[in-house]
Amino acid sequence: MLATLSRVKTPRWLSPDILSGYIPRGNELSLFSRSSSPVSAAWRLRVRDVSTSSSLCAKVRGNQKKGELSEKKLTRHFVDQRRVKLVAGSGGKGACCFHSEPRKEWGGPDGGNGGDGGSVIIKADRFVKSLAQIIPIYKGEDGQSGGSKNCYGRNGSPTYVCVPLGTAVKEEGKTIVDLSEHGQEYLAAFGGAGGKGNRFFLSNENRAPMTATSGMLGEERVLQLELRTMAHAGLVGFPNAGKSSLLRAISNARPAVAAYPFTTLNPHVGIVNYRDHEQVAVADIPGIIRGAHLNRGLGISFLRHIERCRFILFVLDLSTPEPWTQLQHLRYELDQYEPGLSQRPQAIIANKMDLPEAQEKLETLRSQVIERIIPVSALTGQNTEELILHLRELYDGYRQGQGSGKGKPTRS
Ligand SMILES: Nc1nc2c(ncn2[C@@H]2O[C@H](COP(=O)(O)OP(=O)(O)OP(=O)(O)O)[C@@H](O)[C@H]2O)c(=O)[nH]1
Ligand SMILES: [Mg+2]
Repeated sequence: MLATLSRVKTPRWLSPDILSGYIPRGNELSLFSRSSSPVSAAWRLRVRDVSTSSSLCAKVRGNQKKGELSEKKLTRHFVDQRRVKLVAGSGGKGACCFHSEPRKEWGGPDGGNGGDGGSVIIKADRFVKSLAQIIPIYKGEDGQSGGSKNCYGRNGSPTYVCVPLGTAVKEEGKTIVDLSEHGQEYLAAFGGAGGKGNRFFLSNENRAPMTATSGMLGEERVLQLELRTMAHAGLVGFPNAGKSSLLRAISNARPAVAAYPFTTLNPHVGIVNYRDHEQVAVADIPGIIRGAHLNRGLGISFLRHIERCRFILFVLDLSTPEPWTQLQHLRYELDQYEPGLSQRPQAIIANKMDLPEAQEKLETLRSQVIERIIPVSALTGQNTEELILHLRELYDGYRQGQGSGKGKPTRS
């Protein structure tokens, strides 16, 4: 039967020697005798191969049953920092040869130049969401060598490293470029120039040059890529304050909510849609605790995700005994990360107003803090409209200040 199969024109993976690797000894007949033609048998084999009960397949089946990715799994997929080595392609060699044909033996030098090496370009792509797919080394394509008859070698094609919007490219700690717009490119490593063929060296003094140069090496660089979430507003608060619940209540985002601290491990961005089609992006980041700048809790390195935010929404938990001290600690930690960060335009949100003792605490909070406080309940949705309207006021104020009307968050 395998001999019959080999007569049929089939792809390489169906060739008998490959098939024999798949079929346990003694099973050949039973497997093939059920099929009407060898090709359909082979197809059945292929289907069996990808769908039966290996442990790998079981894993795949298990994953299909699961719904959304858990927060823990998402963390594995979300990478916001990467070190990457970029090596551009080298130039191709120039050729050294002479034209020769019947009755024209000494036709002169005709070695073509080598092609240029392909450069490595870092490109912002709005469809890329994290730096997880970035590999440690990118190598550009080498240029082709020149050929006889004055043929030039082909240039190496550029290699693109696609990164999410909001990626800062750094070299030795210094920011070189901030890729914040879709399609924005940074030519990170130049490809080497192609070598010259001996035709290039033809002159009146030297009618038969034997010189041809080799191509130059491509540029080599080690860069750090750092992703900072792009959002207009950032939710900042202690763990369990209800930041993720609030983002769920006001936007289309669906971050995980749970009654234990540090549920959120990665930033989530939600979009608040207004009737006039204006959109405000709000980022939910992991909770901050007192001493976070000393690396307590999850530390404050993830505050880089609110560095770009135009305004900060402090979320206070009114179920705690002294919510106003939370505000002081949050501001202190923000300033430890970047002096003046806590002074950005802001709103103070008193969350969990549905709890019985919250009203009393709100009065005390108002006496302690001079800024406007917006009482809300993320759980019941109570007064979230005021927050959404205030968010719009902040946004409009920012746009007027910008004057450009672009409304795109950029690094200050
Ligand atoms: N009663 C009440 N509970 C709330 C409210 N908002 C959030 N919660 C609860 O508080 C707990 C924590 O909510 P999260 O939204 O996960 O809090 P978080 O600030 O995102 O927490 P981390 O991600 O750990 O920093 C959950 O059990 C929520 O159901 C609220 O307005 N009222
Ligand atoms: Mg959360």
